[in-house]
Amino acid sequence: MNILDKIIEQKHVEVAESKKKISLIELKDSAFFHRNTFSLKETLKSKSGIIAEFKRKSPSKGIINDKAAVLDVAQSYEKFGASGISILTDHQFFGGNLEDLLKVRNEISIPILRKDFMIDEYQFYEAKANGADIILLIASCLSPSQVQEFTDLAHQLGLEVLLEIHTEEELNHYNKNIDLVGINNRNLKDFKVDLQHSVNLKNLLPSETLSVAESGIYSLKDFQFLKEKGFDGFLMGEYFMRNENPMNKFKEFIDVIM
Ligand SMILES: O=P(O)(O)OC[C@@H](O)[C@@H](O)c1c[nH]c2ccccc12
Repeated sequence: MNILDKIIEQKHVEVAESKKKISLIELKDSAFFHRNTFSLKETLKSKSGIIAEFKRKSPSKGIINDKAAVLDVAQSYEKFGASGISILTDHQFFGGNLEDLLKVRNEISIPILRKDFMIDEYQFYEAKANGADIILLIASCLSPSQVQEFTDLAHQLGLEVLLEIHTEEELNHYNKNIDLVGINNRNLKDFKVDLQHSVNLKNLLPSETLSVAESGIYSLKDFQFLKEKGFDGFLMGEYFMRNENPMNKFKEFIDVIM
């Protein structure tokens, strides 16, 4: 079984447990559930285009940073010009949780992406109730019709949708209601990173699509290459997080590119 299958299997177990602990009614009763969300479509254009990620560990890299505090990091990401913040909420494989999102929500005014493996409607209510503005749909974990249904549900809740693809076949998961398309430079099944592959895939998307290059952007050169090829957004985690002080690393990077 590849790692992605393992994560999805575990996710089904977790969602079933969460449903027992907190009902849909309770989620809908929460204060954040009724807030107006921030739009990443807007901030991608008005700010640096970087969606800076908070991630403690990953299946491919092990521990990346287990010391940094989510609020400090998120506040600096905002202060120095991130368009949005991606927060991993998967616990078992990425060391995150929904409290990270809750802690940050009232303290920043840029969009937050709940980064997790969405497989059940319940998780969308959970995302909204915990302060997310955008959710990720990973094409390789979903059918095209699930992507459609989840996109509609996200929109009903006022959440934007970032669809993640990695292969040409996954282009058939795209539909015109999707807000942004992320092209993962990393293959989630074997963790190989290939920037040119992403550029080729991007060129097959309708030209007006807002595109985000995801993962494996580890240098100024990588960033500039993808920017020149026309990507609108850049999802970067490890480059900042693998540093005792992700805030400084982020500021250093922004100072060079802006
Ligand atoms: O740390 P990196 O290589 O900069 O990557 C960030 C982000 O793209 C990556 O965490 C990611 C992209 N798609 C995902 C899906 C699930 C979990 C994680 C991810």
